[in-house]
Amino acid sequence: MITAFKLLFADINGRLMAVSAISAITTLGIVHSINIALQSAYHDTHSLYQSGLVFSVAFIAYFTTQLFFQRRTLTLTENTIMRVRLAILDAVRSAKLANVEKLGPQTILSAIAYDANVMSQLNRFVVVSVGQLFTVVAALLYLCVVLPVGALIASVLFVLAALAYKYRLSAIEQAMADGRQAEDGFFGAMHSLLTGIKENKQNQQRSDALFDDISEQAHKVRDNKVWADTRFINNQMILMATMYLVVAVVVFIVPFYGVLSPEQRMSFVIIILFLVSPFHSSMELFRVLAQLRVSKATLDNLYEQTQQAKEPVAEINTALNFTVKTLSFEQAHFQYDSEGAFNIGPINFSVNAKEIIFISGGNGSGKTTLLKMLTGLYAPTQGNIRLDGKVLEQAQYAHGYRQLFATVFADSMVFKPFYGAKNTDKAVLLHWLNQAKLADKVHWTEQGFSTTELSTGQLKRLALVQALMEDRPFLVLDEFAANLDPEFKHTFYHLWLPQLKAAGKTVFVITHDEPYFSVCDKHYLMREGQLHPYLSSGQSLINAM
Ligand SMILES: Nc1ncnc2c1ncn2[C@@H]1O[C@H](COP(=O)(O)OP(=O)(O)OP(=O)(O)O)[C@@H](O)[C@H]1O
Repeated sequence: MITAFKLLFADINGRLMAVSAISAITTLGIVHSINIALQSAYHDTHSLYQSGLVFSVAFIAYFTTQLFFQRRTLTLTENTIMRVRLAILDAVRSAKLANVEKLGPQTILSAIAYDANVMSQLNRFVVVSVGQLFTVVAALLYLCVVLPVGALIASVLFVLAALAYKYRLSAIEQAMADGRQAEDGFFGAMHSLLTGIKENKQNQQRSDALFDDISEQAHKVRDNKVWADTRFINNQMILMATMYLVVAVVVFIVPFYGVLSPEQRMSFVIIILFLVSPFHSSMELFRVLAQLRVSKATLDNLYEQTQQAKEPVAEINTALNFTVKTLSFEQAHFQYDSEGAFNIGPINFSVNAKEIIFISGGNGSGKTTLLKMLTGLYAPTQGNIRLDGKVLEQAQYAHGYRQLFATVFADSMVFKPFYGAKNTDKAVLLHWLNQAKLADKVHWTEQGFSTTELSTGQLKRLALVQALMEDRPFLVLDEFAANLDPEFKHTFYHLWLPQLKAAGKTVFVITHDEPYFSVCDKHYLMREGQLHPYLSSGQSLINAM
């Protein structure tokens, strides 16, 4: 799977590399003209003019190509971070819900926040380092012409430096991978701190212990990175020191032996000093590539997992008929994806349009799991769902069947902007806000709801308004009434549900509100993953659990 890699290099094209090579060659013009000018005889105006001209042309060419190159790599960096982020999030939203739930938010957050950033920075480094590599090669060729023995010495230095970098590379990469793994731990613990901020503030011991965990992961990240980078810095220092020592030998010792002329020594020193920075940058490539491999592996792994879990979507328009008459489950099962995990089924039931269906049952009996299967968020692992007698196909879930449902789950999200519903009818919205007794708190605006900063019960009511605005034939409410005050609870069961039924909706409600059980048309009881008819005569919920 090379998708992240492809994304990374999508913009590094031949033109950019060509500009990089031209830029490298122009630096030679600068070095050459300086070299000639410095060695010109006193008052040799012709030579000075000529080298001055070469210098001017090379100077303009160098800065023009550098300007293009730097700007392009800047765009490249931002393009990479944007593309990697969008590709991962798009893959996540297209993956099956159960797989996304299994991945957990911290894995996705750390990839988006850390790896996408590393990739984009490295991307820039790679381009710059490759440019510097061109410069090194060009300068060595120049040195070859001016002083072959100097070119040989510099080449040997370069090869030795490269070998030093390769030495212990696998140990360094392992440390980087450990650091990256600690990064996941850090994001996981950070997620717990932020989502449980109330609970942490309320219990100092828990807060301290959790912070210790965060701190331990942060230390692991730092220690591994420092260890790995120190190895690279050591190599850099040895390389730099060797280059300066070679210069010192040529400047201070070689003259005693008279093997090189002053001009040759000057050429050698100028070129070696000129090479220090490109040498340094091109050696960075090893560090960059080691980091790149670690982040690429993480991103590819995440991308592959989400791609493998991609929901099948039919090419043809599977938008199903909104006037469904019957919905039935036939020997349907669902099992979470791990050994010994909870499973429900076989589930068999049939409901007609415009019915109100209640589902009751104890905690953990599988009610929410059933609703997720009912709404197509989880496809049955065995058995079928039939609409008007026709078996649903896998590819019909995502863009077809699921779109028949509007839902309010226990942890439902209310979106402040009207995403995907730009033409929201203001009058209809006001009607439902009034019915939900929210009209004085929440207003219609061009952008969406004026606020979502509400109490738990108010937010539940707003979630119902949001679901009703979607105007789907099936409405699914998971313990909707649990947070409602007695007055609104009464309104919900005795006014809203009959109104919704009259408006043609089929409504599924998970409820434990015994006083209102008579309101429904069908009532089921969930127990240990099995769905039974609820026997109203004397069957209390407590007995059923
Ligand atoms: N994402 C998940 N992965 C694995 N197992 C899960 C997952 N979500 C729920 N379960 C398991 O499925 C079982 C049923 O959970 P479910 O949420 O469907 O119960 P419920 O009847 O809605 O309970 P409650 O009344 O407490 O909301 C539980 O034992 C739970 O551990």
